[in-house]
Amino acid sequence: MIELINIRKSFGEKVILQDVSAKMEAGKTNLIIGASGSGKTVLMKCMVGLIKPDSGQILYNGKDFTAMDDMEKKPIRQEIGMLFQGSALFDSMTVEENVMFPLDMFARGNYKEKRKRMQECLDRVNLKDANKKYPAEISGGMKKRVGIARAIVLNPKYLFVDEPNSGLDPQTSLVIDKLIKDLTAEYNITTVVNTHDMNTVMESGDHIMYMHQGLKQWEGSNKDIIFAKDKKLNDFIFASEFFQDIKEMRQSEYFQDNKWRGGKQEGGNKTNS
Ligand SMILES: Nc1ncnc2c1ncn2[C@@H]1O[C@H](COP(=O)(O)OP(=O)(O)OP(=O)(O)O)[C@@H](O)[C@H]1O
Repeated sequence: MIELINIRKSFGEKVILQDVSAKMEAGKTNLIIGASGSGKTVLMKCMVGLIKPDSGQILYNGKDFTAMDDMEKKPIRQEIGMLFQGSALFDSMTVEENVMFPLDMFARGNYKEKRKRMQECLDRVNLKDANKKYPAEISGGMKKRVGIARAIVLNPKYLFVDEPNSGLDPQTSLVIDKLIKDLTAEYNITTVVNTHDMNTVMESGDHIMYMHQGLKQWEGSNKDIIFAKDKKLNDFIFASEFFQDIKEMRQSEYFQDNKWRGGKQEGGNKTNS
């Protein structure tokens, strides 16, 4: 589990994150959603140690990451897998070389064992007959699969994914979302995903945190979103009349089938109005 406690970050006069507190749970796909510029990427960079918060704490399984020096952070960094926007593959390396790279850099074991692990990961993301191809020769969805294989090759406890669906068609996006969700549950990973994608929110949002202008505005699950009363969240998620209608339809389905959770009518924990 990753716990954020009162994270603040400013660049010069500009306040980017204001007292953000949240928990990212193990075995769950924890989504951070919000408009462009709301601070999602800065928050993710704080979590992985690429940006130092001005104040607040980030706890990895209870250990204060923010208070550690670089040497102390190293074991936690080795448990982190990352998939950045655009997959960030090495263009001059083949698919298998891209996945071998973290193993060559950080893993123990001989060449044969490393190759076995590389192949296991490519098989797990269903990437067939692509080992010897270069990134320029494969589709966007395949690149994401390679990126995911590379991110999980060292058996991470924590997985950070920034905009997994950028540049993908809706169907391929769903496949990638399912893959991330399945891997998260299978290996009990604490996964954090930044996204704008409404399909991802509705399909994968075990735990969703909505950021608005550097504040945690709302948090809850994809089920809670159907009942959420927070106006800013609703304006963001159900921006069009079409989506407003869908929300109302889903609400009535839940009431009819008595599927709604624990008698709650207003989902999630509204934190700011
Ligand atoms: N290194 C930096 N120096 C100064 N300002 C920065 C820096 N990094 C981010 N910002 C600013 O912080 C704000 C939040 O940026 P961030 O990238 O976190 O937004 P976001 O919610 O991830 O947006 P998007 O969905 O478009 O990626 C923006 O106004 C951005 O310009």
